[in-house]
Amino acid sequence: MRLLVKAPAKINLSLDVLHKRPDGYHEVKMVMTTIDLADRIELTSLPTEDTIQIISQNRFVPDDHRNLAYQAAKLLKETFSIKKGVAISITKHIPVAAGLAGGSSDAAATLRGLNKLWNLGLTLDELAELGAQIGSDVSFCVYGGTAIATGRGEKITPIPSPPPCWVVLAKPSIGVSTAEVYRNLKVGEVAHPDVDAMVEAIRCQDYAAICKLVGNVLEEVTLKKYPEVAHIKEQMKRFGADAVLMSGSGPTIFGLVQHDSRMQRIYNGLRGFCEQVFAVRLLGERYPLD
Ligand SMILES: C[C@@](CO)(OP(=O)(O)O)[C@H](O)COP(=O)(O)OP(=O)(O)OC[C@H]1O[C@@H](n2ccc(N)nc2=O)[C@H](O)[C@@H]1O
Ligand SMILES: Nc1ncnc2c1ncn2[C@@H]1O[C@H](COP(=O)(O)OP(=O)(O)O)[C@@H](O)[C@H]1O
Repeated sequence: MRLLVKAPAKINLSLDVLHKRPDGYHEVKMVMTTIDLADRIELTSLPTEDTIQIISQNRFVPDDHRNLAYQAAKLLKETFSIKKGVAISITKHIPVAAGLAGGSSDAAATLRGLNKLWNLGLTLDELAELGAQIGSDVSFCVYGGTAIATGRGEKITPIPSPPPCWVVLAKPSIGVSTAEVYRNLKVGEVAHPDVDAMVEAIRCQDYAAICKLVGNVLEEVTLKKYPEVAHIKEQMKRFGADAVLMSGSGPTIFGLVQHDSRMQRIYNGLRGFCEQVFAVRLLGERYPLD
């Protein structure tokens, strides 16, 4: 049997870090939303019970136990004593190590897909709880849509989606380490975004307020280390985006814009000097169980 699952990227509209925890993680408060830029995951049942095979043409994607989709399959196999194997073919569209949760979304899509392929009958809440064992962003990716994420990112409260708009993304050709960005953050010395006000603006469908309130406490850390990221941010502003922010730990910069012609101008302008540029829509509500 074979199953196709979509694994969409996320952006952080607001990302605050409250403090460092005794377990080494940081307590966060974020607003995350999925966008229409997605990897495609194809799951094929294998008769050989101990095999988890990863297939990907992307040279940056590990094809062994380091792959988060592999870890998702292994977790389900071990937790539920599954005596079947699976081939996981990953067609990457989300740039790797970009702050867009590509690997986490592949893992979440694998959890959702294998739940169906192996008839496990798990709820999204149960899949999200399992996902948290793989990575902090996996729980959100299990649900998709728009949500407040707290704890180390794994506690998810759904909220309505923001009003429709374009999201233009530009990823400079560097990869950043999430762990290093968190390590270099000085929580007491940076400007903190107002996450509650962002949630309120989304509930009110107030696009202008959303644009004013975007903020990411990790941005300063990455921009300081990589001036090319700061340059892309400046250019995106100059080309006329309504709001411009770095996603997650970076280095991807996204711009929000409502008018088609302005989106096209920003996209064309950035393509002049940045290799990976995308213009996609915000996705709507959470998706149902695949
Ligand atoms: C920054 C964010 C924002 O959405 O996204 P990305 O930039 O990765 O997309 C996330 O917090 C990233 O989540 P994720 O990439 O799943 O992180 P994990 O694999 O759990 O952790 C990687 C490392 O980041 C640090 N980490 C992560 C989450 C957290 N709340 N505090 C931390 O200090 C830890 O050092 C950890 O070892
Ligand atoms: N399925 C996957 N797709 C992409 N990267 C993966 C995957 N599984 C593991 N990784 C590893 O995870 C790291 C972070 O990748 P990714 O999830 O794309 O970034 P981010 O956490 O910044 O959103 C990569 O350097 C890569 O080696």
